[in-house]
Amino acid sequence: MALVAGIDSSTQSCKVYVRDAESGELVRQGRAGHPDGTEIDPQRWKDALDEAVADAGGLDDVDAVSVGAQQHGMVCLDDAGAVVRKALLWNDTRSAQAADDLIAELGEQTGGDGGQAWADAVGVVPLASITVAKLRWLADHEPDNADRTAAVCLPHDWIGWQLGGASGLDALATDRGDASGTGYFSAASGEYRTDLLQLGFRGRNPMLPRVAAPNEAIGHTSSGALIGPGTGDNAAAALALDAQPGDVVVSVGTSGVVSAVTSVAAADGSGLVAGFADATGRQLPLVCTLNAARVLDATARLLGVDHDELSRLALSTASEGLVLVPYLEGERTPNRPDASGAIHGLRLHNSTPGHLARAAIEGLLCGLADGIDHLRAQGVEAKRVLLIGGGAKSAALRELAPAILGVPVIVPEPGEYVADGAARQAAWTLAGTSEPPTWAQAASKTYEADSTPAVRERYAEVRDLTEGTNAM
Ligand SMILES: Nc1ncnc2c1ncn2[C@@H]1O[C@H](COP(=O)(O)OP(=O)(O)O)[C@@H](O)[C@H]1O
Ligand SMILES: O=C(CO)[C@@H](O)[C@H](O)COP(=O)(O)O
Repeated sequence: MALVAGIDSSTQSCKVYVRDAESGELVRQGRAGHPDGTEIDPQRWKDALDEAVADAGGLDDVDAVSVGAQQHGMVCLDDAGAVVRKALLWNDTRSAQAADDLIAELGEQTGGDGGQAWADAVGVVPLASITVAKLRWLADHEPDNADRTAAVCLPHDWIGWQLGGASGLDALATDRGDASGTGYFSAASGEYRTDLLQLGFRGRNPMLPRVAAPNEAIGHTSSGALIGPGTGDNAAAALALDAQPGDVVVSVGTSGVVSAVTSVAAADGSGLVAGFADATGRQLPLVCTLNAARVLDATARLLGVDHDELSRLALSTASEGLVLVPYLEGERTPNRPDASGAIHGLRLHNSTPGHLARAAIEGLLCGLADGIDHLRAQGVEAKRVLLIGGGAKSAALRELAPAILGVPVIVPEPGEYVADGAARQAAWTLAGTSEPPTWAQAASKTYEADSTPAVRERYAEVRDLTEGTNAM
């Protein structure tokens, strides 16, 4: 029996899933935590990977492996392949001004709307999260580190390179899915835009990973397993779920993500929808928020309860005017990097733990419902939601989701869908076929409810009061 492994190096942890290459049956698994923070020495990812691999019983008997990882993180390497500084992660907002500057500069160059010019060029409008804005921040704030940067890559590129022995910068590889989140690669054309890389990095032209085909091997591990091209975590999840037209994948992890697999690339000049690529050669228009599962963590902490009790409190309390806007880490969609969270509508009758628990879950879901609206505005069909991520373990989130999202919500059994997507890609690389192998889908439960537009209307009023609030 041939075995494949999928790795998910996400914001909070590293997971390794080993599956049967043909049937997709789970054989074993392992995990390890990542340190907190929005900048991190990539070596910590490697340490966690080694721990997770050991926890999964090793990879020596595995025939192919692929890496899915958090998108956008800026990993700068010098000409000897050493890391120049800590990686700046997708949720690090110090590059917010740099992103605004890049939009203005391309607007001036093209004599039009800068946001639309970026969207037309690469499908993505710079935000603090996008790699090109992080490079501009580096050029402006740490020019010596910028000068030492011989190559720039993403978290999954770096981890895949490490697995293959890190034998020189020429061996760096990526895929369209993750490259499309950089701001200097177009998902529509499949080409790098080195002119935009240089605009971001103030004229510097570091080496970029070569872009491998969706099932192309990029090397071998020390034990001889093929290494698949890997991809960004959201493209990996879509591959695991085999998302089809009409399906919207909603992930409640550290980030809140709303995405869909399509044939047409998005070019949204407002920047609400990012025009990313998927892991199979198609497109992955995507909306991402900075605040998702950790809103539930924070509310549980505030109330001094665990996740099960938070859920119980929320489900045993009616929605009675209390609104929680969950911008605890600033926000990316809408683009309010300096915003803070807010609680609005307190009355004597709703000043209870249950009302706060319910408001937190509703606020989180309302932000995701806005994301579905943004995708629809780009022509994406949204007939049902596939709900995944650590936050989907919350019974209250699952129960309240269909009423607020306004469509049936399918919840696949709890699992690690990014690691599974990476494993399916590894099996595809091993098989060398034109299509990925067909694996049985996980069992799922469907949640349906009448929609509750009043909750969204109240949320929208309060959301817009937070504009301009400053967390500093
Ligand atoms: N039962 C639960 N209810 C709500 N949130 C949960 C539950 N179990 C785990 N989580 C949260 O899910 C998050 C981790 O989800 P995950 O999708 O693995 O995140 P990431 O991929 O960003 O690292 C953590 O913030 C964790 O506290
Ligand atoms: O920035 C994005 C997508 O654009 C995030 O989705 C990151 O890819 C992090 O993912 P998680 O660690 O929350 O899964």
